[in-house]
Amino acid sequence: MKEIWTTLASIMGVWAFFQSLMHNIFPAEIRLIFQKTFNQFINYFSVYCYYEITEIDGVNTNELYDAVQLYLSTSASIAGNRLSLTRLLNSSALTFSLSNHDRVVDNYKNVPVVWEHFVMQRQSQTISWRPLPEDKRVFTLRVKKKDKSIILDSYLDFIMEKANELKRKNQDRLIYTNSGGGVMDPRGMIPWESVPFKHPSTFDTLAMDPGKKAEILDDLLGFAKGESFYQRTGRAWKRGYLLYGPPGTGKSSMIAAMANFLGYDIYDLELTGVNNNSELRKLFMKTSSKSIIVIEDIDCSINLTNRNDKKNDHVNAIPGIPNEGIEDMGNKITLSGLLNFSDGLWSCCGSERIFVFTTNHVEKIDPALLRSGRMDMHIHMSYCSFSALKILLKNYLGFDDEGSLKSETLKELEELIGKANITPADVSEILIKNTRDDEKAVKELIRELKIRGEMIKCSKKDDVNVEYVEKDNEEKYVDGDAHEDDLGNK
Ligand SMILES: Nc1ncnc2c1ncn2[C@@H]1O[C@H](COP(=O)(O)OP(=O)(O)OP(=O)(O)O)[C@@H](O)[C@H]1O
Ligand SMILES: [Mg+2]
Repeated sequence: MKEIWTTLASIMGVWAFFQSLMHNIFPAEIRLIFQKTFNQFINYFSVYCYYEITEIDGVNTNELYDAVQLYLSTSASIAGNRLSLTRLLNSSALTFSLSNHDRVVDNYKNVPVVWEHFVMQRQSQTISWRPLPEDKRVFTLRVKKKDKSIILDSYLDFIMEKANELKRKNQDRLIYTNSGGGVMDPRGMIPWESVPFKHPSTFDTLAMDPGKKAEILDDLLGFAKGESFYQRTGRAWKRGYLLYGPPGTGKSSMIAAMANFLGYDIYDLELTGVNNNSELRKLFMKTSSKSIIVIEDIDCSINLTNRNDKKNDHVNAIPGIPNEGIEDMGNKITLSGLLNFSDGLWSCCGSERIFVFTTNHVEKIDPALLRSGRMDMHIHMSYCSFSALKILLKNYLGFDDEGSLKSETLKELEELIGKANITPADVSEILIKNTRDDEKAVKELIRELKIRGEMIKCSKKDDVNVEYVEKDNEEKYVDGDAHEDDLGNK
């Protein structure tokens, strides 16, 4: 052991002597050439090549550095006991980053790569219009020479893409509205005003038939990942959903769940605040990609009548609101104006956009808006089913599928809920009032379901009587089906 130390000490001594000799004999330029040649010699025989990604490239912030930092911050294999924590603007999530000399090993398409982070004191402040940070931060990427092409061709693009995705996920959603009159921006007036969107609704908390839910999730995923499909087929990268159903069945909650699932912002378009088609165009042009454009209660928002179809206007008119005529089209917002953006040429300004229209009265909507291809999916938000009820019981009372309720109680609930026409909102109200007493909550719910069931039974009987009397009077029976809900679904 002693000999090893002695040898090591003498090697270091020789090295120090050699260095001081170099310093004294050779000028700095020659030393630099020596150094470079030495490095080239080592690099020539090394199986690795190295890439440096500096935080500041000249005076500009290097986007790639930020992307690498964010991408690596999600890696579980970070070895190091000093991590820097960061919180992005508008974000509620914390991310960590690598400290000096921390190393991360990543694997891309079976190619191992090593990232190392260096933080150095900046030697001298270069003269620049903006002060540079004191530290110089650099990521070094080490990769085998034979894998160089894979890494340069796609790995860095992959990191950029992942980082953008993460940024969107970490960042709180924004909800924009046009009803505030807009905000002033250095580039001009922006017709949208935004606030952070913190709606907690997710597809897990949404009470609806699991099969239907899975179908919607699948559709959304297919859309979000379908860039190449839309490009290949020559279709605009957009999708339309029509949500219809009685009040309190979760239409708005579904929109929030969609936004949270995809990480998109929401543009809540208040049509009554838009004066004409050109104003509508300006609004659409100022929406960003990766967003959901929502028009709630489209049947009440405005009297949207069929395009140039004045003869048919009365068919789709909403009672009490005068029809708009062709002569008004120049200064009013029309159905064709709206369709131009959700479906026509203008729908392609921006990409990856979802249109969601909601209504309580699907039968009042102009068929032009419903025809296939316009709204890709018609989603019926129905009264609370048994499977939806189980989700609400889990959300509010923490009941899981098995064991939390007696099988007789479950059976009773299943029987009653089918006959009660109760909305998830009403069920939630009952459960939320009794969250501290599960037993009472279930009892209250059963009581309410029984009352509603009885009421429906009575109204059915009344209808049969009306039908009987009307037939007796030889009057034409029109539509006496009392259990038809407000959407005309039997
Ligand atoms: N399907 C559902 N799943 C979970 N919660 C629901 C559901 N439907 C309604 N709720 C509860 O009821 C409240 C009202 O629901 P929401 O606003 O989504 O209904 P809506 O269909 O948009 O009603 P409206 O037609 O009046 O706009 C929500 O805050 C939520 O707590
Ligand atoms: Mg709503």
